[in-house]
Amino acid sequence: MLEHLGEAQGALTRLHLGPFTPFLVTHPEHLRRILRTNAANYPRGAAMWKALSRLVGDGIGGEGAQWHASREVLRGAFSGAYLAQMGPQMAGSIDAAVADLGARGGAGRPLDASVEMTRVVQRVIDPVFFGRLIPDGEGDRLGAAVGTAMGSLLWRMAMPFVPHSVPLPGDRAFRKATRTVNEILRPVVTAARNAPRDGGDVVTRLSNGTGPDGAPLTDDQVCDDIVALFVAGSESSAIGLTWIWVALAQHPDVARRVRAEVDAVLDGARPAREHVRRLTYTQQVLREVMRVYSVGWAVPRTALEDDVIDGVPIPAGSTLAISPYLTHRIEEFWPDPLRFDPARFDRAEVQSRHPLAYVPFGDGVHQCLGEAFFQQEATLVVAAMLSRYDVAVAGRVTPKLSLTLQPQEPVQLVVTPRH
Ligand code: HEM
Repeated sequence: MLEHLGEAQGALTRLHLGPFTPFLVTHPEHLRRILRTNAANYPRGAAMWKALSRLVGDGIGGEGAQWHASREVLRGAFSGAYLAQMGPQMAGSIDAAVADLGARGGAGRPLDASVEMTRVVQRVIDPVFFGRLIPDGEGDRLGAAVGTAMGSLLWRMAMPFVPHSVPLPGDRAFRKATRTVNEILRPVVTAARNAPRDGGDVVTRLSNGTGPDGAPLTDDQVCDDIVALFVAGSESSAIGLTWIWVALAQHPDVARRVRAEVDAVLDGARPAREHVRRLTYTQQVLREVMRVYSVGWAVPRTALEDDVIDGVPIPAGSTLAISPYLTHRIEEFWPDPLRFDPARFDRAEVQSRHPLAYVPFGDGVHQCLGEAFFQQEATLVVAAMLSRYDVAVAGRVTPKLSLTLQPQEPVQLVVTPRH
């Protein structure tokens, strides 16, 4: 369906999906109006966000004063300075997770890439989110419960007009999963509150943080924001990492060049943060992967008041679906858009391109907090994997649209130790 919609090549189009008639927005100049110059008129608020707020509250996953307060508190946890401070821990966790992955995939046994990449991501976020406050293994259990709760909201997202008094499939699973989430998170938040510390981790920052009225965030708000970060950061990263292996398998010449760069830069050492900056081609490849496989393929907004964009009237109350996936396929900005070409991210190319032609992490006030985090994490994962293994993908992989752009069938990774 998406490839078909791509024929619009940036034109603002109204979709007719039964009773649901959102505007599809892809042209960078239209994005500029919605995400930057008239952003106040286009808050979150569409059906997806409303359903999601049952899980993530109205902090960082929401809109308005509470969102703003949460964003201010969390900004530090994703700053360059904190990423640098966390660098050794992140690199160490990734390398250890990648070594374990190899042990499971010995003797050519295929591994499910998204399961493996989720394991890696979980190991990385545990210290960043929780410091040392969460018991071993509970981070995995929390991630699984949040995943289940998200999955069980799909019906509510698809049928936002059904009142909550009317049961829908998924409601029971949702309640059970959110009970588990609370069971795990409450003691962690209580522990952080009872023994205040200076840690830079997310739980400590939120527990010490204040809301729009200057009062400390409540336990509910702290828990909501942690869950929101799980939702925003963990599945998207794991899927993004999974697509990297698909792209490298489909482009062996690119894969060879990435591996040569990793070998030259690491020079026999284990991957560390100081290598990331020097892995320039690898980083270009990651950007191209995020262009072609835009995990957050659609980002909804709602118009508060009537507006006109490029001559098209947008009535108040309309839903607008921004689609980074389609923006990344507009010929005017991406010649031969289906060709996988990391050179699109050479410095000169980037500087001459429209600044909103590349938006895998959104733009404007809600721009992804975790973009630099992901770029660092993904570069280290690629370096750790390719320095240890020859990596192959068995079978063909096609994309499928869910809330995120996912592989239709499990991606089978085959890893063979190099030495
Ligand atoms: C492949 C990886 C990722 C992709 C494709 C991605 C994509 C996005 C996009 C498109 C948005 C904008 C949503 C909007 O405009 O409403 C967003 C927001 C956000 N992302 Fe990411 N993200 C990724 C990884 C992460 C990670 C690793 C974290 C944190 C651990 C994170 C945290 C967030 C947060 C907190 C927001 C909401 C920001 C706000 O509303 O102020 N993301 N992300």
